Amino acid sequence: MIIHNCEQKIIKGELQVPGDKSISHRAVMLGSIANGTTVVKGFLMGDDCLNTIACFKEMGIDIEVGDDNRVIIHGKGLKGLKAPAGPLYVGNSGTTIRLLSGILAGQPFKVTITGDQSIKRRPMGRVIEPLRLMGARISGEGGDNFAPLTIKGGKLKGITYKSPIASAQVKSAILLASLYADGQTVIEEPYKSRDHTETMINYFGGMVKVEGNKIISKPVDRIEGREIWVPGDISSAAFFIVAALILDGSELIIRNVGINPTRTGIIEVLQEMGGRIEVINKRMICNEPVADIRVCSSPLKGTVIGGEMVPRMIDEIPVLAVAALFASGRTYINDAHELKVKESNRLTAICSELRKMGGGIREKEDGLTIYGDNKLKLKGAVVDSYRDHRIAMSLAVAALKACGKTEIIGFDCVDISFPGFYDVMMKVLDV
Ligand SMILES: O=C(O)C1=C[C@@H](OP(=O)(O)O)[C@@H](O)[C@H](O)C1
Ligand SMILES: C=C(OP(=O)(O)O)C(=O)O
Repeated sequence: MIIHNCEQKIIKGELQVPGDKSISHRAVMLGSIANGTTVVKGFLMGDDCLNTIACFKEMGIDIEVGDDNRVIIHGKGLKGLKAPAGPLYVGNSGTTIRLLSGILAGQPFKVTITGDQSIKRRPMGRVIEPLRLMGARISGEGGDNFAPLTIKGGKLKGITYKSPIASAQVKSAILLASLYADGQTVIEEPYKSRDHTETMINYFGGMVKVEGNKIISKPVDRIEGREIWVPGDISSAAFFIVAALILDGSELIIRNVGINPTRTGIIEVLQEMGGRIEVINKRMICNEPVADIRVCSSPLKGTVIGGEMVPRMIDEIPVLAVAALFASGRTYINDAHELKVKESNRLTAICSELRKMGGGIREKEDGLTIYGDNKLKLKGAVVDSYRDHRIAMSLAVAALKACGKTEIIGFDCVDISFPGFYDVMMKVLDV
């Protein structure tokens, strides 16, 4: 993709972002193992979620995909999946492979799961270990840490597991397996990660209780299919929130965005940096909080983030780095090692590409240091997305503040989480 820029751009108007990726994946997974029909509205038709649908179709679930972002899943109950004819393919989706591993751990058949080159580099030992403790037989490549994974599920027992990382994918794999276990399962995480699995299991009639960073799941005989409305993804909204903040004179409303507190770190941090962001029309839909977000361009100042804030904005850190380039003073992003094992090494990727555009940013062992400058003028450059959707869209936001031509290599990877990103951006750009 090429963005030409010669004068200051402004963002104006209203938009909606596509459905939440985490909630869309979970709706397909829980809908498939629930009894009865689950109707999902506002489903994210991104490549990752479509791969989740394909995996469940391979296991005999009838799933109808409409052209209005509606998906209908004809669930077959906890014991209704059948062995697929061949390996399951998750594409680029870490959420699919890790959460699906939890469900497969409880199935009485053997199955192999694999994905693209990026998936084969991402650590899987983090789900293999607890699922083995529950009784599943799982093996993987490279000392049982990498895909393809082969899982022979069966009878599981509940465990008490202290997770070394605040990862919703690890927690969710265990929670999904716990639906098949004898006895209760207790998971403790160092910091709270997104809790959509807990919320949705309960919404489907399961029994999950949350006490601080501890989650207690009791086995159930069945869960029931339901109607689910998926809110807009705050991780997708983040690109437009940052663009509106850094483009002088901008004013934007983003409608119907999920504002689950385990996901709103990006809003809190940008507000703390001086961003004028208002969260309005708050309401609850299908047990998830939803709101409209109003953003006005604002002078920003540098900040420090780390600890419990990191899992609450894990996928927004690359675009936060773009915002921080235009803030006065330095920004330090600490405790963000996890970014090294996403679709790309996001610390290296965002750092090297923003530097090509003239940004003052350095990678450090556990994060980033950004040397903000409120008078910064980036310059257009040829930059690489690393085929990572979050990197591609963060660079597109930076390109709106660059002078000259920016070419982003491999931009089509945005389809993983935000099909139509370019058109939405063009709709609100007032040039
Ligand atoms: O559970 C989920 O839906 C996700 C959890 C996060 O990953 P980790 O659990 O690896 O932190 C996040 O980065 C990913 O985009 C989606
Ligand atoms: C890390 C991400 O997703 P996943 O882990 O599902 O590949 C993401 O969407 O930024």
